[in-house]
Amino acid sequence: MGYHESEHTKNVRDWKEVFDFLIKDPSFLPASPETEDDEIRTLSNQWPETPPQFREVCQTYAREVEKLGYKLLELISLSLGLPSNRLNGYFEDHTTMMRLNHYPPCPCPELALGLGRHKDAGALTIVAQDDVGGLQVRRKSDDVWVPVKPTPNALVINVGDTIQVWSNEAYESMEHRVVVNSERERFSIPVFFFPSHYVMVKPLEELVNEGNPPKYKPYNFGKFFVARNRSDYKKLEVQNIQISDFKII
Ligand SMILES: O=C(O)CCC(=O)C(=O)O
Ligand SMILES: [Fe+2]
Repeated sequence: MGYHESEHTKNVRDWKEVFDFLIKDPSFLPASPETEDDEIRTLSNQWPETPPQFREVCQTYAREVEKLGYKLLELISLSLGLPSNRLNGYFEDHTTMMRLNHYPPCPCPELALGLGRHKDAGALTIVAQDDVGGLQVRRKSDDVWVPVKPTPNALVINVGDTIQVWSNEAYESMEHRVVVNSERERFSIPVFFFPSHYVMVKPLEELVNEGNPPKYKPYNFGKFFVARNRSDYKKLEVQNIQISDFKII
């Protein structure tokens, strides 16, 4: 956790630098994506000493967004006809993380992406963006990249892969990316809601029946998350791990 500037998405280096911190410090994730490997890694935050208020400001904002996230999870549960607290248990040892993104101006914006196309692996992502613009969502009907226009004082809410699976596709996780420009730097602040690493993600039992059979096999959230992050760094011409790998045809 902390500052870094070499994140890759699908093997391509992103035109950005980031500062990451966990809401729960420490948090726990599998040490490797290998199923036979039971080792758990402890993650902890590395805060800079300056500016002095930085840590406090970040943590205060994160706490408020966290409350909003649980409210949204409750509303999603209700919308699926389930008790409002149905999803809460999956977040007892959550690995929820906040990120400060800085996308510097890019001399050749047509040759780079601030963040390559991807889906968020977690449950929800709540994003604050400035007025520069650059976030785009892929429209399913025609595969066109549609800009998510910055709206003052509004947050962008992304449904992630985990909610797609829990809801047995009543909700869908959207592919998105960030383009850069040569004029202005851009800042954004996503908070990623990640369940506890040991959660087995699968369509919720109350939502499946003979007429609506489960569309996914269960998978371990932590292993999935670590595999997704690892594969982004591999110099391979392959798609990184996706929930479609667990799809029941
Ligand atoms: O910068 C943004 O607006 C979105 C960031 C994002 O999608 C991510 O970090 O997963
Ligand atoms: Fe994202």
